[in-house]
Amino acid sequence: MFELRLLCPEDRVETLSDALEALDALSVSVEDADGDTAVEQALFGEPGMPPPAEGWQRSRLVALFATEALADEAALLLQAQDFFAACTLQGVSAVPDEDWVRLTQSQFAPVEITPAFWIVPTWHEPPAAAQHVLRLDPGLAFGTGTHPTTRMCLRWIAGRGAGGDWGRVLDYGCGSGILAIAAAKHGAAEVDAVDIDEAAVQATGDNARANGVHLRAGLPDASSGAYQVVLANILATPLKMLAPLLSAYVAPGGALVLAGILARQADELKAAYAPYLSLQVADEEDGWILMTATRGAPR
Ligand SMILES: C[S@@+](CC[C@H](N)C(=O)[O-])C[C@H]1O[C@@H](n2cnc3c(N)ncnc32)[C@H](O)[C@@H]1O
Repeated sequence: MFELRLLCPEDRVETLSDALEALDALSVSVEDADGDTAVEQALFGEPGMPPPAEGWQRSRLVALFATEALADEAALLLQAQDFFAACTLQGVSAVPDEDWVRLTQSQFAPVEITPAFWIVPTWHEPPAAAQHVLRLDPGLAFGTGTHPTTRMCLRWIAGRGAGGDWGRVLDYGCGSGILAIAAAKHGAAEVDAVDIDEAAVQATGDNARANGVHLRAGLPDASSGAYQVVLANILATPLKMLAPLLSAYVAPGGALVLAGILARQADELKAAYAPYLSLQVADEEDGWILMTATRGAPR
């Protein structure tokens, strides 16, 4: 394989990506040319919303070609185009052969949630001090324990602990099932895990079996009744739309735990849930927040 690297301003990213694909690139990736420097730019986007930008102010495009001749030809053709004016060719080089499986696996190390609770890929041994171990390999569904939103939910689950009053638990937007499985590992006996994505439902069932826990995975209409704990790590926009539904699932004395929210979105979420429950910020990591609320128990 050979890679062609280009630098371009944000307004050329789409045109160049389309052109590279038309020139037989096997893949095109876009990254912040200033990534890992003091001037790197964060781009936060949400599904269903227009992307905040096509790329970064200074974007690096890396296109993969099957042969060096194809990569060189693409470079020559692109440099002859008007739209290439503000762009720079960085070069064509061979991509060394790698053991891709080993490389991918090496990027997923065990994740410490608390000293006693770890998420451990199947190709690693759990740390000796771990009392609760969730075995999970990266797959198609979101949730490996590396994202701050998932980690904050997992810390909340660990904080409730094995002796907690779990009652019925709902994981709404379960992805890999990581939160549902974690709750089951910490003592929850009745867990429902739902997602709009069939692949996530399948992954949750598979991951639960691999962890030896029992739960019910299904599409959202599989959830019903009242739950002592409702967990939802989605994103601010869907969480606001789901406010009446998720609030209604919280039993008297129960807890609602929401993640996928940026710190600057806290007030929007509080306002959306105010008719039902009083949300508070309970944790913060890397610009993301965890918001929780409890429904008063009946007198
Ligand atoms: C950020 S992932 C969270 C996965 C996992 N619960 C975790 O904490 O890592 C969000 C999941 O919510 C699902 N989702 C998005 N909108 C949803 C909706 N309206 N109802 C149910 N699930 C939804 C997505 O398919 C995705 O699997």
